[in-house]
Amino acid sequence: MNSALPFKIFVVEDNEWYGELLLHRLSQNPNHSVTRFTTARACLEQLGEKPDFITLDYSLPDAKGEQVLRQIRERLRGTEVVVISGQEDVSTAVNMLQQGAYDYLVKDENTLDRLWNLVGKVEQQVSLRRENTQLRQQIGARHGAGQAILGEHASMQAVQNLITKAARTTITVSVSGETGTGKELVAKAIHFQSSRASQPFVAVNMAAIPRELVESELFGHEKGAFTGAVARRVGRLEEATSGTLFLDEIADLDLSLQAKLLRVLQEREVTRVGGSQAIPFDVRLIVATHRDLLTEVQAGRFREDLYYRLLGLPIALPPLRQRGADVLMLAEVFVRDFCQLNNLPPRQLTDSAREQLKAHPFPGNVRELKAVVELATVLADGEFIQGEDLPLRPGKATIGPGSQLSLREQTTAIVQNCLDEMNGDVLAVAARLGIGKSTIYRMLQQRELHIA
Ligand SMILES: Nc1ncnc2c1ncn2[C@@H]1O[C@H](COP(=O)(O)OP(=O)(O)OP(=O)(O)O)[C@@H](O)[C@H]1O
Repeated sequence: MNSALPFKIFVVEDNEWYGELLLHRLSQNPNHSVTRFTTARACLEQLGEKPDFITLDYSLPDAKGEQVLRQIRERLRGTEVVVISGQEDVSTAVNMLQQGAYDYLVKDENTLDRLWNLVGKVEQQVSLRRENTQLRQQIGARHGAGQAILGEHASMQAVQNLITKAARTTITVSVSGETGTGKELVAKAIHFQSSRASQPFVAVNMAAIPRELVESELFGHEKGAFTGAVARRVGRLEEATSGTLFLDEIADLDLSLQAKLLRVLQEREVTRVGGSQAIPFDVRLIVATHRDLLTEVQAGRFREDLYYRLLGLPIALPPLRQRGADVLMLAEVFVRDFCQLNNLPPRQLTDSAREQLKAHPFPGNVRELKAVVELATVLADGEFIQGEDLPLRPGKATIGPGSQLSLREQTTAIVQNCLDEMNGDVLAVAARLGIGKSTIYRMLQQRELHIA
């Protein structure tokens, strides 16, 4: 193994002679660190050391193989266990494999060679896993996975405080706030400050997936489970195992799927669509919504039991217009970062630009502010960004105070115009108008909008 860490092996064998033989053979690789135990209890007491591989004698003086394997499986996910038995008994072998043993070997003259091969294979897997983890950490650091949440206002300081507390445990977190207030950023901050930082962060937006595909997206499916299921697909829950699953726009999950999600979360096991095997998973869950979930519960659109299951530690993000001087601080940071990223000379906000930013209500919150000041930075002639460089009024002139259309119709018309102009590019439209992509997907789903 090319990683600097040794490959830890536990040999659990009560027979003195055979135990020494295994110890001797497995220690021939200098990268192996082998420890021998003669009882189940002694081995179980040391599981905190997280061995990579265990050879387990089926008949120990103080326990049977099944009992020991069960306890190992409950406590360690990544450790492979090979059971070694004195007798050839097919039903025991099948049982052990079903319980998650890596292999079952009968003691004969070939056992040591076969074990040596198995250890080699597992060692390779562990090495790949470690490399993968290192790469993830590097990518995370490079792409701002732990991107700072800026905010000096007391309400944002309180949010930072809750993020730090949430990151210390695996408590479920429910983030609420208007579109563009930074809900996903909060979820990422919790993940990257937690002990799961090197594991996957998987985000799923409930509003962005067609209703009929949500179940298979979350839980996966087996080949042939439905028309179009041409291959097995691992669901997002399984994908996030050991890491964090971020379910955005959770209020958009329909009622039948809410029931399924609740069951899966309670049982901590998931069964793929069309499958029969329950697969255990271990995820930290973070959910987000721009709606008031309690109102959704009262209106009968969200299950009360799921609401309480998901509430966990609630974090409410205030709208940008309630964050006082943070608007200007954020604007300055966004301008500075944008200039640096694009190799532009530094640009300054003039007093007129600052006054306009302070007065604007920012319905699209931080996302809108970012889009507005970045565009203004591009449009500005020279070093200063003037008030008139800020594109603060979206939409067309026909839509406005004199219009006969309702507010909702005007909003739809603005978004539709923009979608047409940008050839149906939802992300570009969301950035241009400073509204959430989820809002646009929802409007498309409800057929208020269409893509030409
Ligand atoms: N406090 C903050 N500091 C720095 N950047 C922020 C902050 N809050 C939000 N942003 C930036 O604003 C943009 C929108 O944030 P994010 O996607 O997390 O919002 P959201 O609430 O999840 O949106 P939606 O409701 O559409 O799902 C992102 O580019 C994010 O990096």
